[in-house]
Amino acid sequence: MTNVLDIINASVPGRLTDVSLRLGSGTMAGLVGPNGSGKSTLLQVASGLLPASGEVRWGGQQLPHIPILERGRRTAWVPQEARFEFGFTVRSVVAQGRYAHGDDNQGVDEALARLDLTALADRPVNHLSGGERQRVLLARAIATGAPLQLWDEPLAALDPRHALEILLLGNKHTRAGGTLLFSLHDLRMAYILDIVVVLHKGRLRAAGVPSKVLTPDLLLEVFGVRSEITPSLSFALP
Ligand SMILES: Nc1ncnc2c1ncn2[C@@H]1O[C@H](COP(=O)(O)OP(=O)(O)OP(=O)(O)O)[C@@H](O)[C@H]1O
Repeated sequence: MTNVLDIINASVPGRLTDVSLRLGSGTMAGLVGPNGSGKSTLLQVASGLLPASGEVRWGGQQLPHIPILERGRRTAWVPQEARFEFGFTVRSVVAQGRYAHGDDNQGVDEALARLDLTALADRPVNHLSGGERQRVLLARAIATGAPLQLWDEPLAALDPRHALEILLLGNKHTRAGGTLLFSLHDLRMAYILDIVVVLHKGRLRAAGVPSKVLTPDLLLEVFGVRSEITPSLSFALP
């Protein structure tokens, strides 16, 4: 079966070295690694935002051969920092996710509701809290309807309930056949992932099922911590 995402021997000088990664449909993959290990770089390479040597393919097609608008329909990117220069309304920023679909506004209200933003829809985005701005970017990504979702630290600014909702949203997306690759620091959330990808000093150190990959030896070597992974996110939505 054709992979949704193929990264083949990707390198970015000083940032990423010879990384290869393949993800199929229906996969929820988490990207972990210490600060500066290359997570954002890899996500930017995967999304086509950052040129790299090697190759990136979406659905088996080499990225340079995919027209820009088509890319916007197939992939959504959520940056690490939710900063907005202008005071566009929340609704209009989420609706930007439909640009590659001719600004049809389809699914915008649903994305607002899914990210708990309906009550904020008419507020200017530059008057929101950090976590609210993060949810606006996620809503815009969801509104694209793109099967390949690439999110850079989507949980970093979120409170426990919203973080859990995002994980469930990602889970729903992948159970419906989509693919999600996102970076995270809280390894306690790894239990929900199908695959965990570990970067260390710009290189891919390991990739696979979390329970097999996140061993105490690897955690000590890569993160310099003595630890043990147990399913620990013990709260749930009411
Ligand atoms: N714009 C840039 N130009 C040059 N080097 C960069 C740039 N952005 C990041 N780097 C370097 O590339 C390496 C990987 O950075 P990257 O942001 O991908 O790491 P990360 O794993 O996402 O880190 P964090 O967990 O801190 O977000 C680091 O050494 C960093 O200093």
